Amino acid sequence: MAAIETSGLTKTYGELTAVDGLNLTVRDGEVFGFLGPNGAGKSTTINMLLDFTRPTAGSATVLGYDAQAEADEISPRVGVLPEGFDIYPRLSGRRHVEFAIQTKDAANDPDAIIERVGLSAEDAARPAGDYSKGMRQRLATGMALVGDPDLLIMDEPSSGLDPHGIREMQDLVRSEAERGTTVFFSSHILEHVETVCDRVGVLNEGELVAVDTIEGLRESVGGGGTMELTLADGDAGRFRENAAAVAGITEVVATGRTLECTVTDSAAKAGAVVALDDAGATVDDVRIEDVSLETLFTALTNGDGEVGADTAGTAQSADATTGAAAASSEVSE
Ligand SMILES: Nc1ncnc2c1ncn2[C@@H]1O[C@H](COP(=O)(O)OP(=O)(O)OP(=O)(O)O)[C@@H](O)[C@H]1O
Repeated sequence: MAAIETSGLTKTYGELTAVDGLNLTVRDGEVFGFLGPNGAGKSTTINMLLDFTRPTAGSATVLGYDAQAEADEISPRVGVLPEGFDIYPRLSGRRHVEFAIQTKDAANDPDAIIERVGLSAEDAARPAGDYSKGMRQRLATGMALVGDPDLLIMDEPSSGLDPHGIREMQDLVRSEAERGTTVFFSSHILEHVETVCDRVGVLNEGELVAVDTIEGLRESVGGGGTMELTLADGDAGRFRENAAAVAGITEVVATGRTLECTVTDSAAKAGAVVALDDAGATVDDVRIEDVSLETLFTALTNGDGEVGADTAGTAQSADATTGAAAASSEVSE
């Protein structure tokens, strides 16, 4: 059974089609990133899954239940982190969690939930009105975890968090997935999605333009980027042909001790290191620049998204044997 399945799901507001014939399957147990620029229709989709908004056409099932006709079956099994979560300013964080436990008739220990989302006991005792945005987000996440949901739906969960908080959120999403929870989260920050998701769906102007792994998406827009190999030997030019002969490498430029390779298949990265080693070269360093997620996103959405101007990938030193490196990027608000 799929955790989420939509069929021709559509929502129009007057002339505007916010979600346009969405056919989406989120598998049981996966972490699925729902990506798209501002206004793409992510929240509208989530609202239809939760029966906060009625579709104009099409249908959806959540955990096998019809999202509209059987919404009462869905809500106890789903934890929701809504976009723009409202707090009760005078109530403590702990009271919020206790309230969620009572409302869901759940058996959770509030202190365990508070610890799981990285709030200290002292913070939990303070009025939530005094919380920073990041602390509110943690609290909202804790409330979503009450009742140990089978499906966690998170609308922009990293919103308001600092880099440390984002990493904690990613760890939390992963550990929830390891407990068997399906996680569906929306984001316009591609880097957050890459770290944590099994697959992503890219939404643009209400239409699903791609569903794949990030790696799969990269391949679909032309592969793996560039790789710079620094050799111990003085003249890299002697080994140019060895690198160029590797399948998946389309171009090699030799300058001094370095070979700069254009890579169209990520498997070629390790292949090049092996080929050079076989040819007697000593590879001192490997720097990989993946196709940036920003470039990827622009290619998929034909530049319609509000994508930042800097489309360069972030080069990182990588282990020569794994050849793995991640590009980092962010879609601007
Ligand atoms: N109640 C509404 N009435 C009219 N238009 C709406 C309503 N809700 C959403 N829209 C429009 O539908 C489109 C999709 O909005 P939605 O909030 O789903 O996008 P989103 O992808 O979640 O964006 P963001 O990343 O900014 O939250 C937007 O053009 C928005 O203005």
